[in-house]
Amino acid sequence: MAVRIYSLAKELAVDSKELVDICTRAGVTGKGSALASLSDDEVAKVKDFLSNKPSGAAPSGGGGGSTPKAPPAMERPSRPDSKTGRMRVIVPKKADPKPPADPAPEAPAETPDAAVAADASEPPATPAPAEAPQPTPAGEAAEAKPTEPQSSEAKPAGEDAGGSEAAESSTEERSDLSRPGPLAGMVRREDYMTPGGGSGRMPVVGGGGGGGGQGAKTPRKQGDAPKPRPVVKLAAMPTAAPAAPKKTAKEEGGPAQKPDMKLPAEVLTGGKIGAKPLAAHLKRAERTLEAEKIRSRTDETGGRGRGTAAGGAAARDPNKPMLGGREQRQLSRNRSGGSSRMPRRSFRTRRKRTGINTAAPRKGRITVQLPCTVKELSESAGVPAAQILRILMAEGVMTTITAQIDPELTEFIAAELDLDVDFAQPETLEDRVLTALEDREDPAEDLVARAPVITFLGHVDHGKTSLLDKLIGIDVAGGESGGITQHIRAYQIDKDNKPIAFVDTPGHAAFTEMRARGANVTDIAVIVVAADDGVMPQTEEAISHAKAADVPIVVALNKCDLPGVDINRAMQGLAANDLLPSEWGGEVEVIKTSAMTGEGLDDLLDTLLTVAELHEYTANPNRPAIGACLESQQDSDRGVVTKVMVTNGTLRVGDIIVCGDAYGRVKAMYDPLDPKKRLTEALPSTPVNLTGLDTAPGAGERMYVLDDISQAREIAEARAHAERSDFLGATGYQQVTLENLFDRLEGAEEVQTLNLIIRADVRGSIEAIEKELEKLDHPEVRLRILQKGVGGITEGDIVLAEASDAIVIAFNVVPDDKARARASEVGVQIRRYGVIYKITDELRSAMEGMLKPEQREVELGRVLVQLVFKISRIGSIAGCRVLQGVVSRDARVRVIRDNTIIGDYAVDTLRREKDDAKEVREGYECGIKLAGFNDIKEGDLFEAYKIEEIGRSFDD
Ligand SMILES: Nc1nc2c(ncn2[C@@H]2O[C@H](COP(=O)(O)OP(=O)(O)OP(=O)(O)O)[C@@H](O)[C@H]2O)c(=O)[nH]1
Repeated sequence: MAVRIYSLAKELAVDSKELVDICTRAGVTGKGSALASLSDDEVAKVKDFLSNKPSGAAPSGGGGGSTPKAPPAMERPSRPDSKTGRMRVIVPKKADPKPPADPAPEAPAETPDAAVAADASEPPATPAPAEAPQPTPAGEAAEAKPTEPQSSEAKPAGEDAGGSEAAESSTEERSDLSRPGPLAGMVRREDYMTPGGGSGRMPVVGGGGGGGGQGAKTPRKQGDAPKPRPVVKLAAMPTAAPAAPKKTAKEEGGPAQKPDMKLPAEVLTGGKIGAKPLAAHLKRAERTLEAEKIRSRTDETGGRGRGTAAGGAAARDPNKPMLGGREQRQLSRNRSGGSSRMPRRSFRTRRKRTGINTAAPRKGRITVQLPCTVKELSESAGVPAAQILRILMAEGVMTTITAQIDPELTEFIAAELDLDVDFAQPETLEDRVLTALEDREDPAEDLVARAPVITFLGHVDHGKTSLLDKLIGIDVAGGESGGITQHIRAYQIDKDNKPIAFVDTPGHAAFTEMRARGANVTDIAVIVVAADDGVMPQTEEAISHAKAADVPIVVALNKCDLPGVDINRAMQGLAANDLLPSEWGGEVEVIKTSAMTGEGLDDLLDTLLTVAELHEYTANPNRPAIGACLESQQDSDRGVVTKVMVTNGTLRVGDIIVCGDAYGRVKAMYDPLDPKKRLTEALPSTPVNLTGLDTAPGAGERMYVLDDISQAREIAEARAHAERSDFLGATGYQQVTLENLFDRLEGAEEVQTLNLIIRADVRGSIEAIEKELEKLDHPEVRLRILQKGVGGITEGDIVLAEASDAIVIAFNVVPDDKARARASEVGVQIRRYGVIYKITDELRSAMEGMLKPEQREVELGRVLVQLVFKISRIGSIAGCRVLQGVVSRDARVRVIRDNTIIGDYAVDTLRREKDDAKEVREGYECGIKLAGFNDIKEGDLFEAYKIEEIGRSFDD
């Protein structure tokens, strides 16, 4: 029976990486990874080799020292990190390294870790196929080695092996990561932490990737013979080892990054309806600065004292720059010691009346809590509230002492009072409750093993859904609209009594966001690559997501059943994306699969389970659940159905939950694989469809179980309120002010707006549609989403659409009867779709139709005036001959006399002999009367042309 090297290593109590090495030395070739299987014969061969091996040749972790080394004992120290619940800690205990008194010349003394690290950067023992490219990362790593030695390398071996604390410390722990082989993956959580204590990256399975990065940079001592040892064959880890020498982005092949986000031009110009024009802010800031400058100039000339004669004179100085009313008022106030409309005397009188000012002394910098009232500001600033009210009055703002003032106005008042202001946001209930839940530490004794969550990612149509269908024995792919996965799916299955949770993500580019979320709940990412297509743009994107999520990567090279597929090309694509296949001596398990024939599926499952076993994922079922919403939709029978992945704790029916801006009690839970199967509880890593939330939360929202329904309601409502404010701000629902009215009037001619109301089955679809619609950006036509929501179209939508000339987009939903009737009555268009790209295609055409057509002049011909007939009450008729081309009834003519254009007129009548003619061709005579021009002379030349309107597209 085939045995994995990793298992045999356990049995023989040796490091699995060493065993890989031993296999090579024992003549069992092609086993480059701890995940490789050994046949019975091969096992026997390896065991023979081990038993016959002289003691001096004992495996030594790459050090190859002459001292035989005890097999590393397994230590099971602390329990996994309860916060993440991700790791069960198993650390290969280091054999006490004795300082080699006389190191063998071919294996100079170096720290075991250094040796391992050096190994990791060496070329693989198993040569890559002839046509395969030289594995770039390894090559690069080898080149980079001598440049930036690590501090630990600088130490003499003896010192390092002296068993000092330092030798056991971070350097070694980090080096563990570079140690290839699955056991290297069993490191403490601290191993993944940066020195600063920040959360580090998850290790690559086997530690090959990131470790490779580190190891690759570890300098090898002069004279070190490169060891023909295969490197680990598991997923690449993002380079995050704390002490790793810094690489440039280029060396790293570019870090996985979110797409570059730039401020759109409309934000800067304020062109986007609803967006607060940044330009307006800038303008205002400029004006304030200008006013400040002038004020300080005035202060210099007139002294700091306000209301001095000099100041007053300065205010009337015609040489001073002209200011707007507001700034001018500010200035005059400053100079006259108060509002220009309020005589100084009145202050004195009032002061007398109020007696001693009991207000606190003025401060230079104040902090106010938001939202802030006039009274609160006066208390913080230590000025009478009346003074603030006067400032506001001078600006035309009539308000009361208890009225709330927005931050902008607060800043303005503070500036008027010569104060700097800081805003403090009050701690919200959400901050208090949910942060506490997130930060809660799980006691080590409560942690138990949980199913790994495996996400399928990859380019559209590469077979993610088909593979998953085959793995779990259902057919989802067949029923997909347009053949494209539009929703995230999650299932849990048992393989040999071991539970595995799967997440299938849509592959279409529009679902980038959802995919990112899919990767966020993921323990292991399976990148599905169709062998016939190879690595495509969305494959690269998926790889970035998986790397950004710091999860081990396994590649399923799918559609291998197709004839003539070029496996090598696909492998090259993977290697180019830092996923060097294990077959080529790399770290990534690439399993050749076919969702059609089922080829490789067992192998894929085995590999996934082995990877999961290596990581020992744990969670605490004895705590209130935390999870993530993968998807939610409005179901006509069951209300809001939310697909949730429980990431920690246990979720039970009756639990009070909050998820995004939704809250409620879990009414029922269903198995996603069998929507009729009710569940009473869901353990960690279990996906469930639950009902009971009041509204559909957004995909990717975190879900928490709370004790108190009123807290849940408060948090959800606060979030909904904030979201609504953002939405209103972003969609043009703003009060008409003079400023924005002018903006609108100015832009009215150039920019046309297509208003939309979007209704979809799930929130994720709305997000995806919005994302796609963002691409339909044109300076002359814009889309404005007036309303969006989950569920069927209601009468309210139609009323809004009617009032705003909007089109209603229905994605996988239908209008109710009232809405249908109203829509046909008032002529509102409801466009129904099942596939997102069809929405964008149609809207694009509609928007292109709204673009002003391009006008193009087409030359028709030239006509010579031979005779002019003047007819009373009709005017002049030119008797002409068409010299070239044609002249037509709908043409315009330019009248040319003495080589000068003297006018441009439309043809009024065109006659051929006595009949009206549509057009007269070259060589023929005709009579032409021009509209509005009678001063025609013999010898005039008419240049006939017409204007053609040509429809434009976004690509023009
Ligand atoms: N020959 C062959 N065809 C396959 C294989 N796997 C999937 N297909 C076909 O490829 C097409 C796309 O498969 P899907 O499973 O929908 O691909 P997907 O990656 O889930 O695509 P999205 O849902 O759009 O993300 C379907 O027509 C499948 O029948 C395979 O292994 N071999």
